[in-house]
Amino acid sequence: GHEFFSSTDQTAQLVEKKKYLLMSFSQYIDAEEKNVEAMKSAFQNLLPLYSDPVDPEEFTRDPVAAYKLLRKLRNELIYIVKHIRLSFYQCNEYQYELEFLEIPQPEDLNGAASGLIRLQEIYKLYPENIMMEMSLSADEAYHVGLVAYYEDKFQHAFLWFLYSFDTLTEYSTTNKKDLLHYLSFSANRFGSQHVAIHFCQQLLNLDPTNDEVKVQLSLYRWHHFIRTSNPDIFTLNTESSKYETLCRGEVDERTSKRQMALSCRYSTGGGNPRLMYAPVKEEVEWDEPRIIRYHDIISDREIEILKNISRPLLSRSETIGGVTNIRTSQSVFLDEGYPVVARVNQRIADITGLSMKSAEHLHVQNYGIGGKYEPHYDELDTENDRIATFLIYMSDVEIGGSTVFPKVGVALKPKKGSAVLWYNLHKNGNVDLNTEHAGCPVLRGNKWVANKWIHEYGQEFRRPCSLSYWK
Ligand SMILES: O=C(O)CCC(=O)C(=O)O
Ligand SMILES: [Fe+2]
Repeated sequence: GHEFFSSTDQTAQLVEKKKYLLMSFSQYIDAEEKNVEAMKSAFQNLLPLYSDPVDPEEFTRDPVAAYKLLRKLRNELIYIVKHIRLSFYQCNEYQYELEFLEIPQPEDLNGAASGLIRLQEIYKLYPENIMMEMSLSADEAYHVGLVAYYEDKFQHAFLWFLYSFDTLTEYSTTNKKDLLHYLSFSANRFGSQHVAIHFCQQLLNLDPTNDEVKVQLSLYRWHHFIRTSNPDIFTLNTESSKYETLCRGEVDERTSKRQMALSCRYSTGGGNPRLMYAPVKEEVEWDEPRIIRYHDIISDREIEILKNISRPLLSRSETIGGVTNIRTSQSVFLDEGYPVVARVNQRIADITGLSMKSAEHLHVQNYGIGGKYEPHYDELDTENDRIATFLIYMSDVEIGGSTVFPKVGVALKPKKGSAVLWYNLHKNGNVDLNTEHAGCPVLRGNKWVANKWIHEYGQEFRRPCSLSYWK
């Protein structure tokens, strides 16, 4: 079926679909009302008050009368059958519409909650920090807590359960006992025994005769007694990997100095006539591996057209392992049957000076809730490998969503209309290990990108290979 959490655009589209469905809902109510009116008056017409013979048996003794009666009955029966129609609901396109309606499934809600938790982990956020513009209700927070709990993320689970507990109202469907149970369980699993004991004790106060809780409590006391470490479940650990640091935009000083020393210029792609009159603005983002940013290489209008073509075609992006949590986005490969795609491909050829003959189709991609693509290489380890990646940013991203290279410490911020280019392979054909990169989780905004993966075949005279081990 259809997936919603892995593309924020799909989630947004759903609002339109609901509006549309609501409109037809109201149309069908009107139609149904007219139908009932029609049936009522047909019924009135047929009321056999005066028209039927009082004694049909007597009546049909006369063959002419019998004939007339038969005719009349036939007409009336057809009339009745015609008017006792199936209701509109059962017989026309409404059914069809409902049949093809894509309803978000529990997996979608779990995927979305999982996205929130991922954001918290990478960006080190408490529940209060991630609810910047909008708060979750106690029931919603309980759901997020459960998803975290079953992903073994006990600290986040605990913090969400605690938030849920604090915001419970008389309208909440989440019950206090379940919450206390999960609060003590997650504290225990995290290793904070005194906190586990505290909530377990509260649970016992609510439910004093529950023997299971009594056993649980004594177990926690025993754990507390034998444990040496007692981590603080209320404070998030702020240690982080290079990938996370880069995603948060904390670039170290050495990196930023080196990045500043790099240059910016106008390029005509080595004298390409199509670029002579409109040279492309080129900026060197990094030297090794060489990463070049090209500004304003696609217009907002072209971007809108690409998005509109892609929307109905998007499906969950895969990696070598199929659909996994490594990559939460939806995407589609677009061929040159679309004029805009042909135009963009030509522009990439002009800018890079590389042949597009063996390149893959343009790959348009939209990220989901907390959507990301964990560190990876684009290279496929095949003959005619992906020599270079041309990555077009089709949107700005308010917070998060940078493309980062953890091995060298570079973070590229999406800038709508710009693109970045790097070579995945050295000139001798070996993979450049420093090109490992990732798409950071999107914390705020909708991220759209388009990749053009350029392959080796056809580049023999454009990017000559080298026999040197080093290049
Ligand atoms: O979205 C990004 O920033 C990176 C995308 C990427 O690495 C890929 O699609 O291979
Ligand atoms: Fe990639």
